[in-house]
Amino acid sequence: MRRAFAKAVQHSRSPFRPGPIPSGNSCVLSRQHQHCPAISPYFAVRSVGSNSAQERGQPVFSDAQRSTIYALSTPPGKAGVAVIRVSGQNAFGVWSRLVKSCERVPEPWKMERCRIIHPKTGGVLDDGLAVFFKGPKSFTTEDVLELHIHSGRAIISSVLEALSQLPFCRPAEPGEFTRRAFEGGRLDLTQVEGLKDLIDAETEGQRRLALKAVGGATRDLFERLRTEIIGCLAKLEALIDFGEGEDIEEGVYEEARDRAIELRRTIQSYLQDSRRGEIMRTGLRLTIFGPPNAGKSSLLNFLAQREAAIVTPVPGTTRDILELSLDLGGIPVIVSDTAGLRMTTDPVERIGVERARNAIQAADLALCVVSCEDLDDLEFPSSVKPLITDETFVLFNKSDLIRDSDTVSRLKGTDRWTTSLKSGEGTTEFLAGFAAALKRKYELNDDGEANRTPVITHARHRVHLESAARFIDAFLATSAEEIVLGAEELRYAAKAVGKVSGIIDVEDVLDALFRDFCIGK
Ligand SMILES: Nc1nc2c(ncn2[C@@H]2O[C@H](COP(=O)(O)OP(=O)(O)OP(=O)(O)O)[C@@H](O)[C@H]2O)c(=O)[nH]1
Ligand SMILES: [Mg+2]
Repeated sequence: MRRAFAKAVQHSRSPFRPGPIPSGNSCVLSRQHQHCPAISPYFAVRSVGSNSAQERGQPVFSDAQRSTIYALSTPPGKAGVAVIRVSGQNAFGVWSRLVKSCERVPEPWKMERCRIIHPKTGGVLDDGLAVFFKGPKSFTTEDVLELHIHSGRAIISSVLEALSQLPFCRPAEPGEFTRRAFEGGRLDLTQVEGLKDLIDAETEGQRRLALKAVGGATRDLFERLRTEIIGCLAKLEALIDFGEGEDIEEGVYEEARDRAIELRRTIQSYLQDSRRGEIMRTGLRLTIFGPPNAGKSSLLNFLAQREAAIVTPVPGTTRDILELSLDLGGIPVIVSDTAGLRMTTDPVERIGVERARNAIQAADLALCVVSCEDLDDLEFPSSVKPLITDETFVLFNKSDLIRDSDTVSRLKGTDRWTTSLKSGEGTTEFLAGFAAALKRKYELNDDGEANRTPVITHARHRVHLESAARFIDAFLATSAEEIVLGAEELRYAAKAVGKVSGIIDVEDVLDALFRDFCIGK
């Protein structure tokens, strides 16, 4: 029993366990077989008949051994085309078993008309297209096969079922294609993040920002920074090894120090960005708050241009937080409508008020809506007064209830507007002024794009940059006599920056990052 268990463990751990080869043309299991003729499309022999390992009484292979992965890369459902992607050293094995075209071997990177056939029955599953990408010139750097078939539930499942019949294949894990691209050196972590952001982009600004990362702009910037830190470190290392005045000219230590001071300033300028990059990527979190019945939910509906929130004349209508993602003048904004702030004995409303207070704390921006009626000699009601800071935007609503136009104009000011959401008066002015204020605050242009491309687009980048800044500070705090210690601090600083692009020590972030990807990407 124990021996059997040990054997099973050994079996599942070793992806290259020498042993029986699963099918006529798919010898993937042993290292010594990696370059056997059947693996390479250019020496391949088409398989004949049934080759299932199970059928031939051979062992079923572990996932590690079935290293060629497949998945549907397009959304499931009815559409013109669906793409099933296959990647791994046996992608050609898949081609030879499933693709029937005029060619005996595929011409790499050329799309071919073909019939997709079932490897066991030989039955035709679909009439489609196939393209074979010879590694390393492929997305994953491995051999990749794409089957372009008609998108329909039955067709897709029949092709996936056919793939599951091949003993050397297994379904891909979420994000596994992109992970292989990273591991193969095709993409660094910033490009992986960019790719996900590009797929998720909903505004033009987000699309352009993500595209820059995919193109390698973020990677290049962090790499330049890392190289510069290593440059300083190299000077210190030279001094440690040879000593100033002997083989090394004078002033090298000071040079390294001055350069480190400059780098520290550069990092600081990246960090002091009002989180523009992160906000552009994920959306600005805006919380609408104010006393009950002020018109907060009416404002949300006006911004969304639909009846998203319940609006009634009853104070305390909104109890919970209602969140909507909107595009305000090209800026992605996540707007939260909240319960009106007041003292209440109603336990449900009390929870709502508590949540509203938390939402104000968590927001990037807060917009206070107050009814003109509730102002006491132009003073804010006591329920909201303590929450209003210089950063708070204010909308004085229900201007239609105030007869005196002088009072209305006295309420207006920087980041303060008056509206009647009922009559529509002042709403155009408010929208234009509010969008302009956001753009001013986050240095965005008219398309909602950053005037200066933000360096940091992910919280992860910020964490590593802050860490690098601390190590450089620690180096600057050392004296020339403590040069060995100082060099160590710079080594850590370079390492911290390297973690952004994944040059070193990234295992801990990999799982978290690729988990966010869908299967097939
Ligand atoms: N006269 C007038 N009434 C308005 C205006 N805006 C909204 N109202 C009305 O005021 C009432 C309350 O509006 P809501 O949008 O529900 O207010 P709220 O701030 O969300 O209220 P709570 O959810 O209870 O905190 C409704 O009857 C609206 O039709 C306005 O500009 N003028
Ligand atoms: Mg409401």
